[in-house]
Amino acid sequence: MSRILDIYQHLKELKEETVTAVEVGEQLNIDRSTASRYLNDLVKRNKVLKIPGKPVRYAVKSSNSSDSEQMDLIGSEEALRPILETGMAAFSYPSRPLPILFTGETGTGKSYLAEKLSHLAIEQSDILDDNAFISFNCADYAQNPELLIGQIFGIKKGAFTGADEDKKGLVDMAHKGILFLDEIHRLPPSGQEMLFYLMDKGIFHRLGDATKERTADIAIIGATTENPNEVLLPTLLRRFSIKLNIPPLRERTYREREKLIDYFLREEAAKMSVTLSIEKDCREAFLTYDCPGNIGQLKSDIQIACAHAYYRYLNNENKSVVIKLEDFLSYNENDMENKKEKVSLDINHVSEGTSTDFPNIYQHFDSTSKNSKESTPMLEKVVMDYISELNQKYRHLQNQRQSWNQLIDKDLFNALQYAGEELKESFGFSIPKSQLFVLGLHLQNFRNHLRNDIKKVPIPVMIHPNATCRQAANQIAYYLNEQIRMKLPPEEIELITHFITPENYTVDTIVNDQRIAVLLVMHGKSTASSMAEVVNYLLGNHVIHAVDMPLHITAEETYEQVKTRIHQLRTEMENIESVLLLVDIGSLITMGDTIKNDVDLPLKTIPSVNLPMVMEAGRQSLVSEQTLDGIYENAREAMLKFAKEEEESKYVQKKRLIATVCFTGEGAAQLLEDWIKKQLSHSDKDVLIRSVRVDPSTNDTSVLHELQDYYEVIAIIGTVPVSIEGIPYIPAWELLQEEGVSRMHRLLEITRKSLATSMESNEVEREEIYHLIIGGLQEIITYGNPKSIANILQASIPPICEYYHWDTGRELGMWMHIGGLVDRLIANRVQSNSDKLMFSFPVDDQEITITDKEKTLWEPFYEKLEQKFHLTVPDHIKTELVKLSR
Ligand SMILES: Nc1ncnc2c1ncn2[C@@H]1O[C@H](COP(=O)(O)OP(=O)(O)OP(=O)(O)O)[C@@H](O)[C@H]1O
Repeated sequence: MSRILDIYQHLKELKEETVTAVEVGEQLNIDRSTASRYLNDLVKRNKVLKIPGKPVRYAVKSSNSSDSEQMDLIGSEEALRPILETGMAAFSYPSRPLPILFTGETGTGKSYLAEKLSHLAIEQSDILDDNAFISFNCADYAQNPELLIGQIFGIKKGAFTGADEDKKGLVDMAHKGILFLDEIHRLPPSGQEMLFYLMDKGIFHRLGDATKERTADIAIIGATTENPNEVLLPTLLRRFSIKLNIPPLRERTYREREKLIDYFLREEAAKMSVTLSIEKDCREAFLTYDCPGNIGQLKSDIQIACAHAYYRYLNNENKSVVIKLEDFLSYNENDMENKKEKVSLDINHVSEGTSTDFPNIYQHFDSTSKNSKESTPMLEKVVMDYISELNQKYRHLQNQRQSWNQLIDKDLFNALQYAGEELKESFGFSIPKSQLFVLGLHLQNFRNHLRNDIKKVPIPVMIHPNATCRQAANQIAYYLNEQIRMKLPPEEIELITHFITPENYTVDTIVNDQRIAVLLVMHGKSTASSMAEVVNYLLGNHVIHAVDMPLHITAEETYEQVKTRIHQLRTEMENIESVLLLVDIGSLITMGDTIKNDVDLPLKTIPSVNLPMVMEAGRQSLVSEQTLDGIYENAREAMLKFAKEEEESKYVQKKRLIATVCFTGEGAAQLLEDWIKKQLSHSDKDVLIRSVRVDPSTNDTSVLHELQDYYEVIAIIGTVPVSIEGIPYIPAWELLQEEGVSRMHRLLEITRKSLATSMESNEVEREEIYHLIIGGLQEIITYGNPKSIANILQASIPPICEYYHWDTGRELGMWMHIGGLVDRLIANRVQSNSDKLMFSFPVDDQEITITDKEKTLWEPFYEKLEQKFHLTVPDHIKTELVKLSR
């Protein structure tokens, strides 16, 4: 163990008693010079007093919590030092602490560091209140974003069904203190906007209360395991002036890992109140094993090993608690399986005893009921903390059968597995093994609680908002009763609902005999994956694969992701022969042409997807004799049929509208209205801009709500912050920056109905197509002159378009496709002196007959191309173009 900590601990135990280096050496069985060296180290660190004399004597300095905060923070002298220093600097910033964002892998200690840092800062600050550190994990409410925002900002009575009273938020409670938001990326965009507004202005609104402005003066610390550039709004990210990355365990020094191990062992020893030792090979194993869950996993692995060793000790197998290699379950599990007889660890020793801190909700309610009654929000928090603690600590053990056999009764685990299989079979949703494992841990706690005949303390009833989850929980309860006569009371059933999250309903079996991979690519953070989830669920098979295109991702990045995904699918699904891309709008429509050569598989794209089309494509892809062309046609038909039905039912699409707001509705709002109008492109000609007055004293937004009845309000832009659920607000000043403008354009792009429908054919003049195409070609063309190519297209395409009856969207797509193709032909001509051509054009072996009429239509076009660019258009490309055109 770490000698210096040993000595410090020893001196603390002696309290005010003084000792010499020789005495310390004797008491702790270390040599005198080492003792003296470490004592002097502690003096330098201001933790121990040196009393001059002969011999020199030492005593611990009177306890100072900031010292102990730092002593508990292993690494504060090494890897964490610069992080801690920058963090402290953020807190000493004049007038208001700077917001801090911690990033890092799971278990690296972000929450721990946030807490330690906050306590240090509170101690040294005159501004921050002594007890005002509030830590909140946004993941606990991730299933219900509304409730999540409500927890943070407070809820006005009536904000949603079930909100029976006004409720303070954490922001109110953390006034003059620090609010730590763990897993901050779980906040939905509207919540992120509310947060950055609070960080900017110190102003916030409770959920459902747009009128009353409240103030809070708080320091914000956020943490996320994700890449913040991908999951946080740029506006929020920018407000975190200090961004600190916590290094993973594998990047920490050996010495630091050693200190962590010693520290955790010491903590466990203190809990057991016995002498604890560890065998050398086991210690070595802890020092060297792969530990992907970082410090969090190291700690829980050590706790579990200690629990095993303690159990042996209780059974008198050992005189003291000695941790052996076999107690370390995550290590070399296979070898151990054969070596040792299974230790049947009764969970009672783990959960109800005092030996470890295995989370146990019943203990909590037993002890609180004896004292005082907790408020409902507190109880909710306890339940959520409990679930998330079980998840974090033990989820990684899910693959180690040995571990769960020792933590969960066999009959219970078997019954749960049976319930899982039945649920999948009869209801079509599968609960992942990790969920079952964590649920098993909880039910084991429940069972022990009954076994121990402890007076029953009811747990609070918290209704889960998702009906499917509740149905699943009821089914599980039914199977448990049926299989092992385990009867769960109603509040227990409600509780276990919270262990099952809706994301877990994905059907996760990949269909292996599918020959056509169907890939859905759409704008939006999870539009494609949500639609795929619904279709896969309805079809009962994982046939649609999704790639999401969040707002911050560029088209090129998406292309790369799609390519990678197709390669992955080829390895996962050995029978794949072709790919059908289903896309929504914009650049995704021509993506197939761009990536076709790289994926080396026949590929077709259908744009402007809707649900019936995705359903049909998924269904058809399961038909073994179906071809790519067949599925393409059928899916298109399904889409058109749907569109026709929509038309027939006189469905009126609401017009898009951007509201500009200011105090008077005539000043800034009017200016913004004019400016935005000028920014609108051809494809956004349908968008209306309306300036609206929002009186800041009443914050009356009723006009905006009324507008929503008649228009699809896609954004509110202005000088008075307005929070209306579901509509993004862009502060006017943000439009002065590139990011704000691009946000507005992305909002316009994603709300466009589709290239085809937003521009009805007679709305776009030929002249406009020409300009649009020049703009588009400039983006993709590298070798030719976009204008020259567009000139040839303009002269030759109209009769071709008329012959094939292309609508405007299709025509634009073809212009772009041919433009790109010509550019690649030019590139090959430029390179024709070298042995290798830059682009190859795969030959599609499906033969077609080109009619004479088609020949006469296309030949003038080829002639012009060949003359202008001195190239030859190969025959197979001519065939390909005719195929595409039909
Ligand atoms: N520097 C440290 N010194 C001592 N203990 C630490 C240190 N860092 C982390 N720990 C311990 O490791 C455990 C995991 O740390 P923590 O929960 O802070 O990680 P995290 O990065 O927030 O993980 P996640 O992202 O999964 O929430 C904590 O319970 C804490 O006890």
